[in-house]
Amino acid sequence: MEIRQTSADDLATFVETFHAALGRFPEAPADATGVWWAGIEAHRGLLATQDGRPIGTATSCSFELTLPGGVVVPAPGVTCVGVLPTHRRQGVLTAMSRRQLADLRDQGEFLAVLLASEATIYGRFGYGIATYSHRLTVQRHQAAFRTNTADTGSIELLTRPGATEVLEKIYDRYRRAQPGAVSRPHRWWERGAGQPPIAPADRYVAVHRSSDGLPDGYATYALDNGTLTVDETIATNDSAFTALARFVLSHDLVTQVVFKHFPPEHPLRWQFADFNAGVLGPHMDWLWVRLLDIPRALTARGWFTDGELVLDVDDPFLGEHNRYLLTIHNGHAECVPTDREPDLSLDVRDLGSIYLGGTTPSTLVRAGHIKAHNGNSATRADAIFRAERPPHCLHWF
Ligand SMILES: CC(=O)SCCNC(=O)CCNC(=O)[C@H](O)C(C)(C)COP(=O)(O)OP(=O)(O)OC[C@H]1O[C@@H](n2cnc3c(N)ncnc32)[C@H](O)[C@@H]1OP(=O)(O)O
Repeated sequence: MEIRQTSADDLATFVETFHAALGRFPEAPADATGVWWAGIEAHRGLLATQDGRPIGTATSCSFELTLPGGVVVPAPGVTCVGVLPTHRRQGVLTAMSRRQLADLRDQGEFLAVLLASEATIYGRFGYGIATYSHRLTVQRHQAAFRTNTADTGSIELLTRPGATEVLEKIYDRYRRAQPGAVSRPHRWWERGAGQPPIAPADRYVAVHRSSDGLPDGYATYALDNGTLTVDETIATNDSAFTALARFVLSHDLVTQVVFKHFPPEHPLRWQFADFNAGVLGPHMDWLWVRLLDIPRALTARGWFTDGELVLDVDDPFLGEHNRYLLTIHNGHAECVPTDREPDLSLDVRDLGSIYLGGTTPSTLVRAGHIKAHNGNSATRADAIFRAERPPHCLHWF
């Protein structure tokens, strides 16, 4: 087997091979716009071949990720991972992952992210679940608000695809302040890549503007048989979110409103007179994080509690084992090698899971994945790794 980097000439083969791995046929308009894979950057791909024939694919997109503290960093988004059904379970993905992670490190990346098709695949390569996705289903006739504060802004109703520019602007402002959010490069909006609302499917777009006319939120939605489904409710402040939620819940001919990608620990349910008007679920993994340079990753994010921890980190896939002293002071971290006794021993995948603050270290101690070496180290780590708000990602790639 050989693994080589792709060029623009390989795009058709790459797309065909990946679709064959999915058991699907590619929709392939000549100009490659309006298809979900239109955002792929041809030169970033890897193609595995055997006897000159393609058998596997993987690539990454050049995204940015917002870390706790509103720090925006480069984050290759690994995607289009596939191996032909004829060549599975022979180590093709393992070899591609090894090559891809080595390449990303050589390019100076300190982390990578992905969305997993199955939650059983990527832990072995050092990725950990860092954010979650769930939906909120609200019975419209049960959803009276506890108080009726009038919105000082306004809502305009547009349709896709005419709303691209305003959606792109609002999303970009939102994602820079939301830990766990991934950027949507202009190329994605321009080419209609991914899923709605980036992909220009039939949708209504409610754009919220603040009292001074600044667009500060949107909800994109469609109504089918009494269910109004909101792809995304994006807001740069709480009152815009509430106004958009009120708006979609005020539609006639609607029995229930389904908010996809409902943000974790969001206050909307507290705003209903009847807390049980909305039901959460299912609760699924979403963004996975793979740390490639632990000191750089830990010193990059913002921190909110002073303290220190000794982390003993095992990285079996890359064959590395290191112990670090993490010291947090005034929102900044120092992370240096140490031979002090550890507070926590953990796998790099578990460090990926706690990195954005979406899962507490003590949850993974209780799960038996992280080992806490003394009585208070898990609760100390919980306080230290907490983010300003739970991380959330709703970008699909
Ligand atoms: C980020 C993304 O792009 S998500 C999309 C992932 N792609 C898909 O789901 C498309 C359909 N599936 C596939 O193409 C392939 O099955 C892949 C890419 C998931 C796996 O490729 P393979 O070449 O078979 O993986 P490989 O042989 O390297 O397996 C390595 C290990 O992972 C395990 N593994 C691989 N896939 C799976 C799976 N779907 N579920 C559980 N375990 C798996 C293997 O059993 C093996 O375990 P072992 O080391 O204990 O023996």
